[in-house]
Amino acid sequence: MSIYKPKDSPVNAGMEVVFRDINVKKSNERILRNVSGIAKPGRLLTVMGPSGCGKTTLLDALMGRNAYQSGEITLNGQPFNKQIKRKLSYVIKDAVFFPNVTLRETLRFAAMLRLPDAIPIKQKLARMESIIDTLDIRKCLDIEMGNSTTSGLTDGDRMRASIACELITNPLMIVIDEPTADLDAFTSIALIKTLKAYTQKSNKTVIMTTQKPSSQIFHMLDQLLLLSEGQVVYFGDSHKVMNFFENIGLHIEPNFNPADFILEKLEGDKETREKISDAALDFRNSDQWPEILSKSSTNFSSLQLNLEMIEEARKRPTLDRKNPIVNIKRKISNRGKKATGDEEDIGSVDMSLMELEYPELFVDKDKWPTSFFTQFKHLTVRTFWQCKSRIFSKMKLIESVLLCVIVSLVWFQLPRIEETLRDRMGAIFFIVTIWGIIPLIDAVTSFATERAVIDKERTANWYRLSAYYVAKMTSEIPLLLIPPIFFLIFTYWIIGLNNVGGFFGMIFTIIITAVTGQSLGLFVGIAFTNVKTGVSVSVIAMTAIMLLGGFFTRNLPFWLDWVKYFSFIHYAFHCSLVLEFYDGEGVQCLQAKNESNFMICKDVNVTHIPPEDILSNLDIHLSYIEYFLPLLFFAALFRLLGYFLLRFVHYPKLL
Ligand SMILES: Nc1ncnc2c1ncn2[C@@H]1O[C@H](COP(=O)(O)OP(=O)(O)OP(=O)(O)O)[C@@H](O)[C@H]1O
Repeated sequence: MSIYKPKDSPVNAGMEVVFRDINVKKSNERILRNVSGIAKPGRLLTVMGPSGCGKTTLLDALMGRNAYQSGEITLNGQPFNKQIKRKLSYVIKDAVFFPNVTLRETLRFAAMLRLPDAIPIKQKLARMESIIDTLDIRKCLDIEMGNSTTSGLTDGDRMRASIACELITNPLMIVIDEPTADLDAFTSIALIKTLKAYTQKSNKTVIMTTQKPSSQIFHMLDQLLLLSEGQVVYFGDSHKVMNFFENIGLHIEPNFNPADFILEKLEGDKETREKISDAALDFRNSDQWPEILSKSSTNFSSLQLNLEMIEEARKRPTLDRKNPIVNIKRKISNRGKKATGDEEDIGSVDMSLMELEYPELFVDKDKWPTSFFTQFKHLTVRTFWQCKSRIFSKMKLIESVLLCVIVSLVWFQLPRIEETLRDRMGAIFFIVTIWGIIPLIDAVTSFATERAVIDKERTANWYRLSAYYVAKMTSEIPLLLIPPIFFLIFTYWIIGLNNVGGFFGMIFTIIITAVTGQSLGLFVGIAFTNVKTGVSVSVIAMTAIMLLGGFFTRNLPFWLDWVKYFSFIHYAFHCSLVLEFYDGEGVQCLQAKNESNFMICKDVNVTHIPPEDILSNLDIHLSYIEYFLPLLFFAALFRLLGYFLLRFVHYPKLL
């Protein structure tokens, strides 16, 4: 269990991040070349440069989302490991959220899931409130998140919400990719002011990227890392960057935005670019280039052995792991033996000091901040709210009503006679198919929005995939079933289908059909990251499943006949036929008895076709349960396949 250290945590003492000679290659192209820099606590480091210069690639490398071929990244002198990376926060360029959930619910969800179970709910909410004030988003707490197609928060407030979800965890370092990309000038300035104030007040390490800041924003920046074509042009105080350009004869005109001037030069003619590139090389060799960035190995001086620190640590409450002080003493006493190579390495001494200084990093080695149950509980609530507005939207209501009207008009009060046997089958097939298709398409399209959000959250270790998946089923399925039930309550009686028993059986069958359709849709949605491809695949799959369902073709060629067993509609349709014809009022024989398709009707004394004759005529030889079980099997199979795809194929990687 984690020990929560609020405001006075030593983590607030700040983290110095040094990245040295980072090289990144993608598709054999060198994207970053020997990029170096330092992010210091309490100072905002801005990575600036033209589009495509490698800003996002650098952030991805720092956050472990992208491999770098060579170079070194350290945190207070220690190499990054997965455990540390989990304590860092990354706000990606696209602020993706569930659009129909309010900001308050979104933040509450983040607080409940991202802060450890050891923290009482009251404290979690207090932390959320303090972040709301820090980012000044109280006025929009009850507005839905929205997205590019649904109205809701403004882009600026959505970016603030994105940052808020990260700050809630009190991260060691926060990295933000283009926070002002889609914002107007006024909102951008307000956001950067907020970020700067937060950085200074909390003494955090904050790195952000920007492409073309306004003049006002440029003058607000602290540290600047200027990139061009994957190389560092300048690193240092932002207000000194103009000296760099002036020294090589590139003078800015009065009242010109320095950022515009810099970008114009970086994207200028070949001669100017070469001049800048040569000057950048000289700059690296000058005394303005920080010494620490020139060293090729871990800088042990950044964590000096500090006996005072050990003394102070002795006074702190014992951590619930092996006593680190004893460890350190032992390691310090062994330090001299390092030369002989028979004892622990110096790095581990420094790591132990880090354990003292930043116990939060080491105490809780568990990957997840909260238990499965906490995750399941909050995910269920969120999915319910998200799904509720999707399934019960005005459009969906109109869709259901129109479907009822169309079905009623086409199949109104079908007489139970042999002449309308085919129409009766058609009505049943339509009902079964439509409630297989609607949830299928809905699942494929809605998962596209969901994927972006869950990928973001899974990468940042908000919750276990299993908790998400089970919660999705628990909260979505009951909602999903309301429209078909509502539809059937009307249409079953309007069409004049069998009887009360058949009605309840049909409801149950349609429920499982809808769940199976949704499971297949979810599986396709997970398998195909492009929603258009997913929809095309579903249309093809559904066409095949429908054609093999048993209504359109009952005499398939022998080499194709077996394929029908893979159609879940085949089972749903046959279940429904059993319910319709197995009992209840019989079907009246044709008036023109000689023309009847049923031998028994040719007998003058027989007025109704016996159920077994109808079922055998329809090629139905199994019981309801024998058709139902494969339907259930398909529902479970597609669900499981979807889970395994998400777990082992489409999983966000943290290097
Ligand atoms: N997977 C990839 N394969 C090959 N090249 C890539 C890949 N991903 C990115 N690139 C290239 O790497 C370069 C740097 O991309 P990156 O997104 O880091 O730039 P950026 O400075 O963040 O750009 P922007 O400001 O437009 O987002 C670009 O030229 C881009 O085309």
